[in-house]
Amino acid sequence: MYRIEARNLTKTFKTHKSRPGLLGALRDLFTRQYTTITAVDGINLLVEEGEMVGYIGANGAGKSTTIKMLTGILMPTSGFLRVNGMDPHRERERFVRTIGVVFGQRSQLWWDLAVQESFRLLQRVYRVPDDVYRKHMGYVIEVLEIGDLLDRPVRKLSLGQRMRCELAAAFVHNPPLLFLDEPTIGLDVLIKMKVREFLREMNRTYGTTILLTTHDLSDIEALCSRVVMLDKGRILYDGSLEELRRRWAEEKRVVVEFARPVSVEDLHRQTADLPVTWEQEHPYRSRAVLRQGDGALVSSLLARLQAFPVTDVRVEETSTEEIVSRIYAEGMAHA
Ligand SMILES: Nc1ncnc2c1ncn2[C@@H]1O[C@H](COP(=O)(O)OP(=O)(O)OP(=O)(O)O)[C@@H](O)[C@H]1O
Repeated sequence: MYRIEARNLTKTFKTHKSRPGLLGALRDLFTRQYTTITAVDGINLLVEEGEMVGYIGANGAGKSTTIKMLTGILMPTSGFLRVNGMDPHRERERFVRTIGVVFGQRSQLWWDLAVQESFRLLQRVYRVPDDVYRKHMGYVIEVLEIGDLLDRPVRKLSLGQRMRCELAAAFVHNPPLLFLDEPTIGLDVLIKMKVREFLREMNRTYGTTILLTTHDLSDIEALCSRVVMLDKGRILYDGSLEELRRRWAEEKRVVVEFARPVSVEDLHRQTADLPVTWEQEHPYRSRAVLRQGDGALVSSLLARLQAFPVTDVRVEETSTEEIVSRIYAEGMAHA
């Protein structure tokens, strides 16, 4: 059974269009004009038990709308959707017991209650037996290192402390599927690492399936072997992060340092038959931009450079951030 099975999933919104000026406003009172926005446009997404999937896309790509359909908040306009084998919207009551949700901006903890009391309330909501709760939550609390926070009211916690408690709260009923929206936003590096370690641990121990939306690609790099990229409501890419890098990072940059000044004209002359352009940083250092990133080309370049007094060579990999922002900027046109 798939944890998530979405076929041709679509969501459109009908919004009211206002006409300009006073006359327009007056007309709007009598005859309304509508436009239709296709927020999610026929996506196919199959997620298997135990997968950790990063769901990314530029602002307005349709991520939140997808998550809202997957969690039963919104009803799809068309398409087929089963999550944990259920229709999330129609079977909402039964369905919510099988998922965990952590949305950075929204809290599931009671502000004035001690953390522990919120957990106990959730235990009752989800009808978790006492012995199961004690054993399982003891483990969760230990991994998240929140034992000292349990008696404090939620409103007195720092953001990092609260986020860890939110994660623990999402695990009270030990859901097989977890939705995370920007789980590390605003957290310092150490807490970020702790949160990631916790998620890996839950995935290892319980086989928890995780769908993660984030603008922080280092979350994806640390956690997800699979990344799904959305653009204007459609899936632009679905595969591994390595493949994404390989497919889009056509460029490679090689920084070369020399023992004496070397002009870019000389460098261009020496490498004229290679697909390379040179940028001079200062007389002793230049950067070669290779239009194809393969290793053979780098070796040919290095061979040509023997004509110069080279003191250092450094290959700069394009960062995932750079690649992804380039894909967002180019969108479907270059997919
Ligand atoms: N309730 C709504 N009514 C009308 N349009 C909507 C509604 N919700 C979302 N949209 C539109 O649907 C598109 C996708 O929005 P969505 O919030 O899903 O994107 P997103 O990828 O989550 O963006 P962000 O990263 O900014 O949260 C946008 O054009 C948005 O304006």
